[in-house]
Amino acid sequence: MTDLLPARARIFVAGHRGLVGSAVARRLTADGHEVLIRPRTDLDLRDSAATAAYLRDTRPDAVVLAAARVGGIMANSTKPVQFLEDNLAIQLSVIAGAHAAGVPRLLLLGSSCIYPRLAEQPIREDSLLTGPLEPTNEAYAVAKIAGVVQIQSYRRQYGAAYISCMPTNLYGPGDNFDLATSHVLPALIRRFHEAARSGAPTVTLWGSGAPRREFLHVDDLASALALLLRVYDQDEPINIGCGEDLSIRDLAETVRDVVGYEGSISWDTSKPDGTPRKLLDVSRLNDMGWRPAVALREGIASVYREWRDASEKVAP
Ligand SMILES: NC(=O)C1=CN([C@@H]2O[C@H](COP(=O)(O)OP(=O)(O)OC[C@H]3O[C@@H](n4cnc5c(N)ncnc54)[C@H](OP(=O)(O)O)[C@@H]3O)[C@@H](O)[C@H]2O)C=CC1
Ligand SMILES: C[C@H]1O[C@H](OP(=O)(O)OP(=O)(O)OC[C@H]2O[C@@H](n3cnc4c(=O)[nH]c(N)nc43)[C@H](O)[C@@H]2O)[C@@H](O)[C@@H](O)C1=O
Repeated sequence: MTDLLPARARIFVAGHRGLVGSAVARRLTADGHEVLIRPRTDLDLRDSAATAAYLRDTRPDAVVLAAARVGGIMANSTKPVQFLEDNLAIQLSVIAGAHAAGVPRLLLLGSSCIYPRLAEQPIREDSLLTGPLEPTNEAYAVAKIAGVVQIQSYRRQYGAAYISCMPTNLYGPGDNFDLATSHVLPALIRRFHEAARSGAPTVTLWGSGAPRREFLHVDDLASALALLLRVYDQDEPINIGCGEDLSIRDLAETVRDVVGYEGSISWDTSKPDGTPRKLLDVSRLNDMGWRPAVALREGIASVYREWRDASEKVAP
């Protein structure tokens, strides 16, 4: 496999403070690359002129586009305008700015939610645009699909070595634990921890617990992205996942056990379930020799310990 990245590359990680961006920055630094970062307060990536100027001035060897408006099922359901417009603006600004600055390599983070709601499982990359989307995150998914098509258009029209990947649901250090906007795994950790501390007899979770989700630790994602940056150069997006899923109910039991909460669980079915299942087919990535390393229960325990210790330092 040819190496599409210099041994010691200068790589702009857009979204470096986030769950994915911080893990990618850690991994690329460990691999000997120079990671360029720009705080959002200094550079709002929706501002195409400022973004183009930054990329022109720095001209990195590669860009990892991990900046986005991201949130769980309720955030996506209640703010579709922002999820559509912010993500379109960031993608238009960064991808066009990178090409105008002559940046040779760019990797766009997509998401498994771009696939049809009832796609055949496990979901292959070629099922994209073959059926209706999941309504709870349709706006976000359309923005992500636009990003994929933008990448494919730069490849076709200019021969740009730009690529896109589709990760499954992610978790890890630096995740979002705000209950209104977070994804399910950090929300469960926080709900069970706070219930254990307060002695609450019951924890109420959203939906029925029946949907199934696949979870990949963000350090495993970062190892996959480091590989793809070096060797992947095809039009089609590439899935990144661990190849196994579980029900939200089983996930809740696992998190309850890790946290040590002894109360009961109730389900608020007035809240949406979202797509019934979205297990990714990761055979193309596996054929490149990549495998995840972090087992789910151990990953959850490690994230819980780190979040608990950090949050108790702030407010014991
Ligand atoms: N989390 C998940 O389960 C999954 C995530 N992904 C994808 O991975 C990528 C990163 O997600 P994740 O790390 O979880 O998200 P986070 O919310 O943790 O991080 C997003 C980052 O983007 C930055 N950002 C947002 N808007 C702007 C802006 N206008 N200008 C500059 N920076 C901005 C944020 O900056 P600040 O911190 O300053 O607000 C933050 O650092 C996204 O493309 C997402 O779709 C894909 C599949 C699953
Ligand atoms: C990552 C990917 O996937 C996201 O979609 P999602 O996987 O459906 O998002 P989620 O993690 O928020 O929910 C997963 C399941 O879990 C249930 N659930 C129970 N109790 C809580 C709870 O307390 N919080 C949350 N968030 N969910 C809960 C919830 O009802 C649902 O059935 C996209 O938004 C989009 O961000 C995207 O790209």
